Amino acid sequence: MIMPTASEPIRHHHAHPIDFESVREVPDSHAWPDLHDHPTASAQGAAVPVIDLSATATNVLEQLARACESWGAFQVTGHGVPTGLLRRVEAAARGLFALPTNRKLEAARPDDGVSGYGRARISCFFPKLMWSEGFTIAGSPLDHARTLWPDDDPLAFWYVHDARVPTPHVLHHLPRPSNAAEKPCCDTSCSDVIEEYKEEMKQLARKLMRMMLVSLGLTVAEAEGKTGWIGPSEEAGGMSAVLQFNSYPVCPDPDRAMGMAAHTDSTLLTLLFQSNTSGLQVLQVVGDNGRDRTARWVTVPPMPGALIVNVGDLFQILSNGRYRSVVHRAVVSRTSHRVSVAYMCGPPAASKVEPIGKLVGPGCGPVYRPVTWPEYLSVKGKLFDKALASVMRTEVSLERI
Ligand SMILES: C=C1C[C@]23C[C@@]1(O)CC[C@H]2[C@@]12CCC[C@@](C)(C(=O)O1)[C@H]2[C@@H]3C(=O)O
Ligand SMILES: O=C(O)CCC(=O)C(=O)O
Ligand SMILES: [Fe+2]
Repeated sequence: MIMPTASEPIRHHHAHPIDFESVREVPDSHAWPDLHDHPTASAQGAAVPVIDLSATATNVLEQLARACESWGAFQVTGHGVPTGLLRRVEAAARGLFALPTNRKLEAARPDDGVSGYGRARISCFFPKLMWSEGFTIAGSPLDHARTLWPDDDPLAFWYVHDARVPTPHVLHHLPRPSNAAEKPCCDTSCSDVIEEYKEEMKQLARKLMRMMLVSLGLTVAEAEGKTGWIGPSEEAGGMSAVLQFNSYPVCPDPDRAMGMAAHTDSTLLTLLFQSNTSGLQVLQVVGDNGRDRTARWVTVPPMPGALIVNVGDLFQILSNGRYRSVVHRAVVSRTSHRVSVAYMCGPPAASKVEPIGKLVGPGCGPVYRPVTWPEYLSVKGKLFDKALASVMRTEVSLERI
C-alpha cells in the first residue's frame, strides 16, 4: 500500500492556525508518528527528470513519455516564463502569508467553498495537522483583492542585501528592514502579479498538455480535437485552473512535522513553483511483484527558474492509466520558511474526462468511466486515495491498477 489509508473525514477542532512563528516545540496536534513510512533516497540516487522545453532538436517527446510513465513528475526548464515574474509571484506569496492572522482569517475559505485561506483540503483525512497554511484562488485574483489588499497597493517588497539569494522579504504593511535595498524592487500590485502569472501558466499548461498527448501517440490535431480545451481558439471554454499558495514556516522539529501529507493532485496536471527551497518529495515505486510494492521518497531539488510538472488523477484517466498521477508530499525545514505556488489545471467544469479512444484497444478497454472535474473533486473529498479506484469501470479488475 503506497498511500495513507483514507478514513472518514475528520473535523479538526482548532479553528485558528497555531502561531508557527512562536512555538518552540511541535505540539502533539502536529506530531506525525509515521513520517518515515518509506525510506528517503540518497541525493546520489535516481532523480526526477529535468526536461528542457526549448531544446527543439532533441527528443523532448520521448523524454516526456518516459518521465510521465516512470515518475508521473518532471522538472521543466526553457519554459519561457520570465524569472522576474517567478520572483514577483514568490514575493506575492510571502506577502500574503506575512499578513496578520486576523486579516488572513477574514479571507478564510468557507466550509463549502474553494477559494480562501486555510488548511489543505486533505487535512480532514489525517489525525494530525500539517505544518502549513494555504491560500486557494479560484477565479480572478481581483475578487480576492478586496479582502486581502483593500487598496491593492503596489507590491513594495524589499531585497535584503545579506541574503544568499536576494529574497523578497517584507511587504508594504511592514517597515523597510535596515539592511534592505534603498528602494522597493517592484511597483506592481499583488493581484496584477497573480493575474500575469495565471496567464503565463495557462499558456504553458496548454503547451504541456498538447505535448503530453502527442507523446502518447496522438497527432496535434487529434490532441486538440479530442479534448477541445487546448486548441488555439479555446472555443470549448479552455482549461480551468485554481492557484494554490502554500506556506511552510520554519519548524523546531522537522522530523516530527509534515508540511503537506502524501497525496495525488485531482488535476490534469499541476505546475509547481517551489522557489529555491527544498521540500517537495515524490514517491518512486522501485519494486512491484504484483502483491507488494516497495517505494521510496525522492526529493525534488530546487533548480533556479525551473517548474515542476505533476501528472494529476484526471490525466491518468484521460491516458487510460498509461501516465500515472504522482504521489507527493512536502517536508519542512528547521531554518527556511518555504513557499510554493501550484497552478492546478483541469478541464472546463462541464467537460467529461474519459480515456481517449485511440488509447483504448481490443486488449485494453477503457479503465475509467467518464467524469467531470467537479464530480471527481467531490469523490476525492469523500474517498481521498480511493477516489481513482472508485471511478474505474466495474468490469476492470482492481489488479489492473
Ligand atoms: C481544485 C482543487 C484541487 C485541490 C482541491 C481544489 O478544489 C482546491 C485546492 C486543491 C488542493 C491544493 C493543495 C493539495 C490538495 C490535495 C488539497 O488539499 O487542496 C489539492 C486538491 C486536489 O488536487 O485534490
Ligand atoms: O509545496 C509543495 O512542494 C507541494 C504542494 C502540493 O503538493 C500542492 O499544492 O498540491
Ligand atoms: Fe500536490
